[in-house]
Amino acid sequence: MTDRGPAADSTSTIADTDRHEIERLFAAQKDTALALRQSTAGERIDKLKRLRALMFARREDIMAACHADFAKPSAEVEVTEILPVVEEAHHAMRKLKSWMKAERKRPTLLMLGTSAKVIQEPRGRCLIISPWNYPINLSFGPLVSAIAAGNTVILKPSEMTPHCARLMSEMVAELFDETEVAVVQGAVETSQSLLALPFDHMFFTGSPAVGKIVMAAAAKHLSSVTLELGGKSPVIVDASADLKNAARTLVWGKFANNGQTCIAPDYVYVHKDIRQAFIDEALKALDHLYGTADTRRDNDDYCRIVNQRHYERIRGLLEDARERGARLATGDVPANDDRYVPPTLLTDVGDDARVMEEEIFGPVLPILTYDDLDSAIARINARPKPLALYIYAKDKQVIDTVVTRTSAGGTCINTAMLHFLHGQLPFGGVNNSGIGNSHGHAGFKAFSHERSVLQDRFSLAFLFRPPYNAFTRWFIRFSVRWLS
Ligand SMILES: NC(=O)c1ccc[n+]([C@@H]2O[C@H](COP(=O)([O-])OP(=O)(O)OC[C@H]3O[C@@H](n4cnc5c(N)ncnc54)[C@H](O)[C@@H]3O)[C@@H](O)[C@H]2O)c1
Repeated sequence: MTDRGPAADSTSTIADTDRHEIERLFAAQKDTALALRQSTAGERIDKLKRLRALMFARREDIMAACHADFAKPSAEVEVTEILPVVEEAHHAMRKLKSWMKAERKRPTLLMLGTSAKVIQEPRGRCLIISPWNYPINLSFGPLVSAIAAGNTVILKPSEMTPHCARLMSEMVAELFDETEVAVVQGAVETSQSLLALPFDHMFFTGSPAVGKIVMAAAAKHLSSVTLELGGKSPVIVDASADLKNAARTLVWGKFANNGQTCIAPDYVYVHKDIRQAFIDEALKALDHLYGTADTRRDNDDYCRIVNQRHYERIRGLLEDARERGARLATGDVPANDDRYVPPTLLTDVGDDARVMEEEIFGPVLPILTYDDLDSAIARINARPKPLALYIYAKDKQVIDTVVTRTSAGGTCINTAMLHFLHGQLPFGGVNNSGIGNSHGHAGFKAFSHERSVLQDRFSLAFLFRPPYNAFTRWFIRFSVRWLS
């Protein structure tokens, strides 16, 4: 596809859905949510099968929509939008029977004579609000988990990727009755109308700022929440690291999707002794992945910034950094033609630059240096807990030190971003970068309520109830002493 110039700005108007229509849909899902409590694994697997098949059947449409929204390269669409969703569905289909099984619990001493189990109950009516940066993946991925867990869903995709939002609306309508799964299109107003309703669960992916709005809205009805948020994900490149591997995987992690990835390496702390060698390797990795600097603009494998507002924001960050003494190791950023920002390595960045304050979410990689590991760890710990933290080192002690002395949603060692694709790993943030997890079993659990069920058979619980006579008093005191 050589036709550059995503159309997002010219067609990005999605009308907000009327509040009454939203309330009607929400009410219409009530009976289905109750009926789905009794749905079998086979029935749920069948729905996942149909969703997976439709992803494959509509893959050309998915590529076209992503290209129209932000010139996303077709190979990147297959790797980061289609593959993770079909893999999520495939994994859930294989594991669902065991995930749904009641878990028997042996009695503790006081509960001898009872039988107990934990059952996975569907949460009920669920809301999924998704961001624009992986519009299909981050909408249909959670949808797979919600269906696997037996829920109804209202899905609100981002208004900033309107072609993808419309396509998902069509695809969902092809598979589901609106009383089970419905897509509601719109922007902030629509989102707020949805958030006002007493959903059983709200699953939100987006910025920490909006995450706080979602949590406050959920608190009004005590809806449970999963918040998949963002932040600044740091990288430590130790002197013992394999620099070629570090450069190649970081350059891919940073510049895929034009840096508009929640777990993109946000900034790098490289040991001062290997700073120049790392920069040289990173420049080589850029040539390898995206061609030489003069040809990158026309490289079909390189995506664009989603809209003019974000383009101006990134340029603003670069100008501010430059004014404070930073250098662009990759050369100048050309004037705006189609919201192209080349892959940019920034050096000599001060901690006071704005690029070090906010999540960059664009193709700009600040490279900072450290002398001793303690100082790098202290600088990372001075910021809110990140969604991801990456470590490049051969020295095991360095790896262990960084892992145990920092906190992050997830961590990769000697690679970047792959933990997102591992279906057996819970994916999520911590505090400012998120609450709760998604993917695989963790995604199923996010959309399920763990319900304890206890049956009394011949327990001694009656001895704990009044009237308290001499014998029951003795028994209670004996129990306390025995367990103390
Ligand atoms: N943890 C993850 O899995 C993950 C994945 C992708 C993106 N993110 C994060 O998402 C952010 C980028 O995505 P974005 O710009 O679409 O995020 P965003 O928070 O601006 O928007 C996300 C969704 O919230 C809605 N929204 C926006 N403002 C709202 C408001 N005031 N009230 C109610 N709803 C509102 C939007 O319509 C959209 O559907 C980054 O911070 C990134 O790190 C996190």
